Amino acid sequence: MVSVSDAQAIILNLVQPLNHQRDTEVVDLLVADSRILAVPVTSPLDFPHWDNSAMDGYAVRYEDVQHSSENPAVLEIVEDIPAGYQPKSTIQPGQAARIFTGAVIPAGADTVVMQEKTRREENRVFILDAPKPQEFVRHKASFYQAGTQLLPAGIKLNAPEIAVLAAAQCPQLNVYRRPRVAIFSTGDELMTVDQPLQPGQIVDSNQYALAALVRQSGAEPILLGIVKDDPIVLEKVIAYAVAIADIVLSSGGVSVGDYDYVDKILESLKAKIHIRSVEMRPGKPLTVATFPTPHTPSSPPLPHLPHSPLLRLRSVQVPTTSASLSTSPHYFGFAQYKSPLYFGLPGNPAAVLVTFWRFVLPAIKKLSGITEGWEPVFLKVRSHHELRSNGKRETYLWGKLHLIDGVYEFHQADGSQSSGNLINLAQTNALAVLPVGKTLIYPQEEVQVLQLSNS
Ligand SMILES: Nc1nc2c(c(=O)[nH]1)N[C@H]1C(S)=C(S)[C@@H](COP(=O)(O)OP(=O)(O)OC[C@H]3O[C@@H](n4cnc5c(N)ncnc54)[C@H](O)[C@@H]3O)O[C@H]1N2
Ligand code: MOO
Ligand SMILES: [Mg+2]
Repeated sequence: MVSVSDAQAIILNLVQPLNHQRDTEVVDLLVADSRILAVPVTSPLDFPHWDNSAMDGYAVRYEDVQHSSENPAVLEIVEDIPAGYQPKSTIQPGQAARIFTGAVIPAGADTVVMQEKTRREENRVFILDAPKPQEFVRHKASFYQAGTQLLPAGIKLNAPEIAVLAAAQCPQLNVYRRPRVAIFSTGDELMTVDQPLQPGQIVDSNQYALAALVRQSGAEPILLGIVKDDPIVLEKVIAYAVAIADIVLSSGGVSVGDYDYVDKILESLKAKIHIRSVEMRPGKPLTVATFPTPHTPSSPPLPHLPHSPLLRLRSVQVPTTSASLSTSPHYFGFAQYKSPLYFGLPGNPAAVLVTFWRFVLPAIKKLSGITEGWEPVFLKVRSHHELRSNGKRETYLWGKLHLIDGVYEFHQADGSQSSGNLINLAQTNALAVLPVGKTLIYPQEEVQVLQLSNS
């Protein structure tokens, strides 16, 4: 059994980020939000493109107005310069131009006096207060110099970056493709959401949870459905999943029960199992495995995969009839060029969510091409309730962060913290973490929480 921090280090070390040449696609800027930039962006434009005014007012020569606080200067207005127009005149001593925010500073002028510090009389303006030299001039290239790096590769594109790229006239962008994450559930007891339940049966909720989590992470979920506890079928599905995805997530079948086949099948498929169990609760029986890296071809064609919306849970047909079905890189008509990372998540619904948030999400982030910020974010907050653990494993308790007078407080979810209890996970936006050996946190005591990005 490995510690949680060792498990995180092992997993992140196994992740190979997408390739910045091979694993990219071009997208329109309007739909590029939340994507990861694959190449650095440089602009031939300076920002600002030219000296311009930060205020509505008058463009003046500083030397004409420097004593205006004692003795208001009176200047002749030679031109009106709205934003969007090129000035025609050069400001001479004793002259000014009426100017508006964002408009080009005319030649000869070096300072803008805001309108409120002036008095207008026909085509003359009285400067009532001396400005500072160059005041309210936004100088060409003072925000960004043409030819230098505007945005680095490996950043997530959010509204500020999208605005920068629009201003730099980049209507299309090279971004990393979405990581492909194959998901399936194992268990004879599992039914789809629309099937009637017989005694002993439950709905496969894990697949829905994982599909949502994967999609929220920016990756593409590929839903392979429910797989019976049948080692032959399970082996075929695992081999298929490994051949089509960057990451495979199965849930269930990783403990010590007679019908828990996942680890044995991984071994028979020559996978290297790096983790079998983690010192955490929930989430102890977690399997992490990789497969031998196949031969790297020069330019592998990507497989054509149907986009798998949640509603088509049963729509991906896994070929299970061919005797030759294997992890062979060429089996599906395309060449696999990197080893996918296999997570055998424990079947209990709370364990699935917690292990996803704690281990899978950082792995998807690293894989996605983003260059930093993969690790989970922990905050120190105050606990509202008493929190308890048996101290034997690092314990994750689910609940909600509330902002009380500007300070975050963790409220543990009411009801059972059993990893089989899915119901009170609704509205969870944080997990309190009690390290090994810590059995009690008093009300109002500080506790570490993992803040979840779905809040
Ligand atoms: N003798 C031991 N038994 C168990 C141990 C142990 O150490 N020794 N560990 C327990 C812990 S902790 C966990 S977590 C579970 C992990 O079990 P598996 O990964 O083998 O999962 P299953 O046996 O298939 O199912 C467990 C549980 O979860 C329900 N389940 C499974 N899949 C789904 C799904 N897709 N949607 C909703 N619910 C699902 C399943 O019905 C079972 O109730 O093992 C403990 N046992
Ligand atoms: O590790 Mo299990 O997830 O507690 O039930
Ligand atoms: Mg089991």
